Amino acid sequence: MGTILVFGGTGQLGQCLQHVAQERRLTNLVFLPEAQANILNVATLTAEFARHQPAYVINCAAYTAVDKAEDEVDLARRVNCDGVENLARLCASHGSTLIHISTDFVFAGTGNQPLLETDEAAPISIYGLTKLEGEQAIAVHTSQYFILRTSWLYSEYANNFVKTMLKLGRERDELKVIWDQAGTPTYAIDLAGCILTIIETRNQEFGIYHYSNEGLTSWYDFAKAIFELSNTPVRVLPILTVEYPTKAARPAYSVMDKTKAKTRLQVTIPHWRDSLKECLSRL
Ligand SMILES: NC(=O)C1=CN([C@@H]2O[C@H](COP(=O)(O)OP(=O)(O)OC[C@H]3O[C@@H](n4cnc5c(N)ncnc54)[C@H](OP(=O)(O)O)[C@@H]3O)[C@@H](O)[C@H]2O)C=CC1
Ligand SMILES: Cc1cn([C@H]2C[C@H](O)[C@@H](COP(=O)(O)OP(=O)(O)O[C@H]3O[C@@H](C)C(=O)[C@@H](O)[C@H]3O)O2)c(=O)[nH]c1=O
Repeated sequence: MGTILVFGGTGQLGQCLQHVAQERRLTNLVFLPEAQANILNVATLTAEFARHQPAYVINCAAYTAVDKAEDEVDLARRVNCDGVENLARLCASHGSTLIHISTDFVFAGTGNQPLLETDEAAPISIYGLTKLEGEQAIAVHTSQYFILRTSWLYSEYANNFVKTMLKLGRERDELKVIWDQAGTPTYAIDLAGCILTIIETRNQEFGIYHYSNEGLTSWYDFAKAIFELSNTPVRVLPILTVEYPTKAARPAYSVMDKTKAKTRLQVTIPHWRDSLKECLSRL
């Protein structure tokens, strides 16, 4: 199978990858220590590629602070686009397959039908824009890539909506959560499984894929499910996006069609509620 070099290993998805790799007894993943893992440092990257000659590179590194990105445009662009380009160039010159993660936030979210990989991307935030630029940089510099666009990622690791809700639910009697943004949560452990399946099955069907859990919901209904399944006695009130002003705009509808992933990547995808139950049982 060759060496699998992972960037962004200390983030949420990176930690899920470590977990699933251990479960599957995969020993050829290399999680670089932070000093060697900066995707902006071309000299270090070049040395690490030369040292490991990776068959696969998994990029979990990203600038993910959606609101902060509106003020830190340069940094967001450097990490989500320039850093990704560095990896794509090195993958091309070493014959490595790049598995990269992108987002539902590349879409404007103005439609009401599940989004296909071929649908027009038209980001409405700096985060979404820089992630789209990263996708485009990959396509320019290498042909051996999988880009997995995912959405509403959560897990027992790092910071995410589920952990925020559980914390707020313990501290407050009442919460207000947006109900007019529809999408699909994704358990990062399921996504990590999908990534490793691509490698284990030596899949060669390169390209862009949509991967989230099955079904669709709103942030409000997601929050309700989190509290119901964790027996947290907090009142949740549905509010409109306009009642919860944020620096960055979010797509109103970002449900993705996963037919391509299901037919070409040999993955079965759990319903978001089943995966949420699984995550809560581990928290
Ligand atoms: N979280 C979500 O809801 C969603 C995420 N995604 C995408 O999924 C992927 C994984 O996200 P997730 O694990 O949740 O994100 P996290 O923010 O948890 O992890 C990102 C990691 O990237 C690291 N990083 C930042 N800058 C650099 C750099 N220059 N070089 C190397 N590493 C760097 C961060 O380190 P540090 O913390 O030290 O800065 C962090 O460990 C990302 O591509 C993200 O865009 C897509 C849809 C939803
Ligand atoms: C905490 C909170 C959030 N919200 C809303 C705001 C927002 O619309 C939604 C989710 O808020 P968060 O800030 O947790 O999540 P956000 O940063 O918008 O999540 C996004 O992250 C990036 C990285 C992605 O790629 C996306 O797929 C998506 O997961 O919930 C409430 O309505 N009430 C609340 O109390």
